Amino acid sequence: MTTPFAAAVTERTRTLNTRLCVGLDPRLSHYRDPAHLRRHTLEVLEATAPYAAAVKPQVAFYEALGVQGMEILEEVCAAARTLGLPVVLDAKRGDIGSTAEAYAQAWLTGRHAGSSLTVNPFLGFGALQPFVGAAREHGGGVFVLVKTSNPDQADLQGEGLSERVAAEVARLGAEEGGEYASVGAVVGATHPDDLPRFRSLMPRALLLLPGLGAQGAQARDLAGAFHPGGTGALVSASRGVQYADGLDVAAARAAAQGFRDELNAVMP
Ligand SMILES: O=C(O)c1cc(=O)[nH]c(=O)n1[C@@H]1O[C@H](COP(=O)(O)O)[C@@H](O)[C@H]1O
Repeated sequence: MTTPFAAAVTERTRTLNTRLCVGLDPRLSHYRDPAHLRRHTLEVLEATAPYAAAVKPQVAFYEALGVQGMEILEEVCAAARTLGLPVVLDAKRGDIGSTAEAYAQAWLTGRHAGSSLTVNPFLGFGALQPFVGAAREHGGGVFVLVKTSNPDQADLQGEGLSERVAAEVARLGAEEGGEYASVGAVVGATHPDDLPRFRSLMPRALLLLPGLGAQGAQARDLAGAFHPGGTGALVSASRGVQYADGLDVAAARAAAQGFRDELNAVMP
């Protein structure tokens, strides 16, 4: 069995000294055709891999291309694994338990065993179980949405709801051994003041922090998400890397290197 997802991320963070997660969210409008999109996305992946602790394709951008997009997604995931990069599949799934089982089978087993998946807890904590079970069984991970990066998250996630979800993530993590549990949490990098609180509420969860770059979050504000030694969180940027300067792959590489260095400069 290969190294479980959370351990693989942490090992890569320590070995390469990076906690950057490169998001690969290719937009067809930026390209001549899907073949051009495919080539550029794979080139960005290869160019930025040395600076990345993980890679995060957002599934919607591939689904939007139909069958061909799903083939490109498979190729991106396979290339990431060949490069030794843990894969975060960002699909934000969540459904009644029996359907959640099918989603978990699709994204956390078989060729995606060892990957992690973003999951939506809105249907209830019982509905998370199929994802958690599949992640544990197949060496994968889940990132439960605790407090998302968008400004309108407060419409539903305020009033202590994020804290209730965080408590469930901590409870699930406490059921497992190992340094970091297979159950992690999404907390937007756009909420830097909340990071120390969520860090201590979920001590053994890997945190996924989207919002660096295009959404305005700054690496220098994110130290509170990490444990001493600089482990425990992945900070994610998609447009800010892939489209750092149009389709210039060298610029994408430089952006990844820059984000990695900015994060390393503030590690506790
Ligand atoms: O789960 C996510 O990755 C996610 C959660 C969240 O709270 N906010 C958020 O932006 N994301 C994803 O992170 C990526 C952010 O993209 P950029 O804003 O281009 O860096 C997108 O794929 C979003 O779907």
